[in-house]
Amino acid sequence: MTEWSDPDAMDLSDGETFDALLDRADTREKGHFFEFFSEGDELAHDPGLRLSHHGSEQWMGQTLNHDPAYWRADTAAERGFEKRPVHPDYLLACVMGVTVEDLSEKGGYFLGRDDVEFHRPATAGTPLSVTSTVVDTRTSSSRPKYGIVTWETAGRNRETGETLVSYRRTNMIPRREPAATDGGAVGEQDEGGPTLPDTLLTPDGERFEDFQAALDRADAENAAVAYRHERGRTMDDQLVAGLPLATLNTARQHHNRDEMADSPSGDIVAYGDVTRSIALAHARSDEATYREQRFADERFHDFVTLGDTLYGFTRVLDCDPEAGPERAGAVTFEHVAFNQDQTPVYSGRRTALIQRDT
Ligand SMILES: CC(C)(COP(=O)(O)OP(=O)(O)OC[C@H]1O[C@@H](n2cnc3c(N)ncnc32)[C@H](O)[C@@H]1OP(=O)(O)O)[C@@H](O)C(=O)NCCC(=O)NCCSC(=O)C[C@](C)(O)C(=O)O
Repeated sequence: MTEWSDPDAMDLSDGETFDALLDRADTREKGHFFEFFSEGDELAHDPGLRLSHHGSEQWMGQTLNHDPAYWRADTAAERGFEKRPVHPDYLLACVMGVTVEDLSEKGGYFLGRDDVEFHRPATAGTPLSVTSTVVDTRTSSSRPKYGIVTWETAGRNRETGETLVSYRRTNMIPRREPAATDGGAVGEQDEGGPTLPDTLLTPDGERFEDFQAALDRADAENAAVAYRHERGRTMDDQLVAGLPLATLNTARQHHNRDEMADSPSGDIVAYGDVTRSIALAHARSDEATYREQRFADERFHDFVTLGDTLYGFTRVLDCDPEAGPERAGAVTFEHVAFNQDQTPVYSGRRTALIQRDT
């Protein structure tokens, strides 16, 4: 215990003296600025995260992911899992969470992710081993304080070396020295994709055949299969700060309001993986998911802050009856998360196996 009468103890009674002391002291930094990263660099991430049912259930409960295969051993067995797995959104968030200290702790925003592939189910008790390779670095032409870095990351079972999930992600990363540009392009919107036909159809049910029939109908009627999900989820402390911290995600964006007050978002923002998991949960609540397979073109369009409410919108892009086991077919969706003002905050393409009628 500190003995405050010790003559060597610091005098903290005078605020000005302490201010001056802090001004003189160097800060021992965490994380890396943009200039640290070079193409080809490989990084092994050290935090000792072990996947757990507790963590997975906390993640699923808070994000409304209620698929029983991840909660109950009997349903997991019926669905062909050898052992009850942890939820794939939790797995992905944990693998990315432990990379943050090395890759993005300095505070750059998560812009997007591609080529997300689930290689095998992951079970509770699995210790993670996570590595990343820098695949691209470039300066931002619109935001002189930031660069843009892309990494390829793989999360493995530390004991067996088996790859569980891999992906490629892109972040804005603060520069140590802001670039000399006028930043004139900030906020410019891209052109957006093709507009959808006027008629939007909703599948009659939640099975593979329902999605297939809706797509066939849409083809015949020059329509699209696209619909909203009713549930919404308001972002609270547990979602914005609690869940990322539980995956060892140390990004200040999610838990340091003081630092974030002077950032483009002006406040703490939700971890992108929490945002997407909520939108996906809304979508999954309207389908009979069999297995998650892959994600592509994931983009984070706008900030999600405390008090925002997240809703989901889904478009069905394709059905493949040949992919997957007898009991399921593959459906490719485009999912969008949007907030209470109907502003899109996330979009991504997802291919999942959906159970058949029989
Ligand atoms: C960041 C904001 C302000 C930029 O807003 P803006 O208007 O400046 O947007 P933009 O012009 O669309 O993009 C800026 C630059 O990024 C590039 N870009 C954009 N997307 C991509 C992409 N996918 N791949 C490659 N490059 C991309 C884009 O081409 C452009 O380049 P330029 O400056 O040279 O013109 C805006 O996009 C926004 O608000 N996005 C939401 C960010 C967010 O909330 N992310 C999730 C939370 S942060 C997080 O989870 C953290 C994590 C997981 O913990 C952790 O990484 O540590």
